[in-house]
Amino acid sequence: MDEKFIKGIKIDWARVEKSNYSRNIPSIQSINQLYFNSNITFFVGENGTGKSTLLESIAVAYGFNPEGGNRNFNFSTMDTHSELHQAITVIKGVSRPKSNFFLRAESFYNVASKIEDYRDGDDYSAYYESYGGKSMHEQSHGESFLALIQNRFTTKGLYILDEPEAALSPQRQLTLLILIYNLAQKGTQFIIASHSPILLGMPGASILSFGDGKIREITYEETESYKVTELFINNRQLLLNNMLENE
Ligand SMILES: Nc1ncnc2c1ncn2[C@@H]1O[C@H](COP(=O)(O)OP(=O)(O)OP(=O)(O)O)[C@@H](O)[C@H]1O
Repeated sequence: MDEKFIKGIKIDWARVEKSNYSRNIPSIQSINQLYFNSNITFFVGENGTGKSTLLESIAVAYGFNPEGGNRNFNFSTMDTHSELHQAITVIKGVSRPKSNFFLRAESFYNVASKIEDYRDGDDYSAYYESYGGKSMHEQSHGESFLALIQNRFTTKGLYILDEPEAALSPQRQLTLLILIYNLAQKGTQFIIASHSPILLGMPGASILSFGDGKIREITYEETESYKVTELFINNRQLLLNNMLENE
């Protein structure tokens, strides 16, 4: 098994201010350390259970800009991130990733704008070639998101993704699943927060649940995303009758 670029993290809670909101998130509060055993790790759990907070803190502790981009991106349009990153030590593997990116669906527009700013004087068409042949802003949200991943993500890279499914159709989520799977087979590491019952079905991935006030490994079939989707598809009429009657 190949070594991970981020083998794990340690949190020194003494370095987190008493007033910081991350102290009120039970799942994150419950850990002092966390290890990544697979090339693909998913963070799953109900809304508000702390996935984005931990993901972003790991990304920032590693050196990424909190809004996303690669480690050279340095801009800010908002200041809502927690200070948890200051207390996180990233346990790095021996080798360094060939490329890296932190992608958040919610601030992708700003990252796309920065990609244009960082063109560095290259001819537009040559530059856009590596982002799918067009300006990110001239593609749909889903198209540009996928173009970035298809064109910039490499083998032996490190990618931290927050809800990458947000802009993608189920079909494109399958495309993304294949892309991620193939890159992971070639030594790329992914840490991904997701609710997608499609992406979470990734073979060989480790799934960390943030529910019940702790962080623990669960199977695909134990995820709420799988359970609720399966229940809904197989019992749609019955469920709808019950739910709508009780309104
Ligand atoms: N900037 C902030 N200031 C104060 N509290 C915050 C801030 N950002 C998030 N929180 C709170 O921290 C908790 C965890 O939020 P977080 O965004 O990490 O959840 P999540 O699991 O990623 O949710 P989702 O699935 O909806 O993306 C929530 O209760 C949220 O209200």
